Amino acid sequence: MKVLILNDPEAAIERAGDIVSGAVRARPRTVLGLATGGTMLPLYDDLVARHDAGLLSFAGATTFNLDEYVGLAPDHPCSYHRYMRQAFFDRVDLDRARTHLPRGDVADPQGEAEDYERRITEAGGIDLQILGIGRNGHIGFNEPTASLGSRTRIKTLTDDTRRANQRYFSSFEETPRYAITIGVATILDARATLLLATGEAKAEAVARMVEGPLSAACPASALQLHPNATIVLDAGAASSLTLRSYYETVHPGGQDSAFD
Ligand SMILES: O=P(O)(O)OC[C@H]1O[C@](O)(CO)[C@@H](O)[C@@H]1O
Repeated sequence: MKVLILNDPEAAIERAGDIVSGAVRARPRTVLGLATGGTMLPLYDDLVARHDAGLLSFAGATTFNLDEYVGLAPDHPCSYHRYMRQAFFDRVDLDRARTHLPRGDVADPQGEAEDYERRITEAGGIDLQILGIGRNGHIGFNEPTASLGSRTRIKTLTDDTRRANQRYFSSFEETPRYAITIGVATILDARATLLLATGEAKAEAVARMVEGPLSAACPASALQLHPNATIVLDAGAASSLTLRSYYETVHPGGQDSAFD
């Protein structure tokens, strides 16, 4: 696991943007795994800026998002379909036929989940999976207790996650209880993973992911098993790491400069 610590959120986002751009340039037909949430918005802005400056093209790329709320149609204002269109898809040269999210409004969400997993496999698997982390250690919507061997399926959201996401809905009651999410094992199948976390509110979850025991109590800790996992943090998100000075010595300035 590479732990790259940057001074502030802006520097962390730029570093994450460098990593995504590097992957897309190295393989124009890359398959990207995409995430939603507040942390990702400035990363999408960064990628759009590189695209607008003529430095980056997504024309050959295929994308798969991590998750979608069960019950929300793609045009629902709080759906992740809508989020992705506004934050990224409508702003870059992606071929929309190659952008994928699970449909939350289907009659058979479990069937949709299984089909989504199949579509990822048919596309050749994910080259770079971008991730955020929930305050309770979730990745995608793999909440604590998610099996580390899990595949795309329906998950019940914890009240903590629903409270965190309530800001997008009119009330807690209206915040969905279920989501379709790709599984922990699906995430581990990606050839590389990049997790971005900013702000002190994520510090405890980050410490459990990087330094805690491998445990379904913190699904993000499964990334310890991944042979090519990069964690990009700002100082706030890194503030509970016991070995912080070690990571800063190995990767000064958040540069990927040494072996670890
Ligand atoms: O960036 P945020 O809004 O804190 O969300 C963190 C994580 O939680 C989710 O929004 C799901 O609750 C993920 O998509 C995201 O990676």
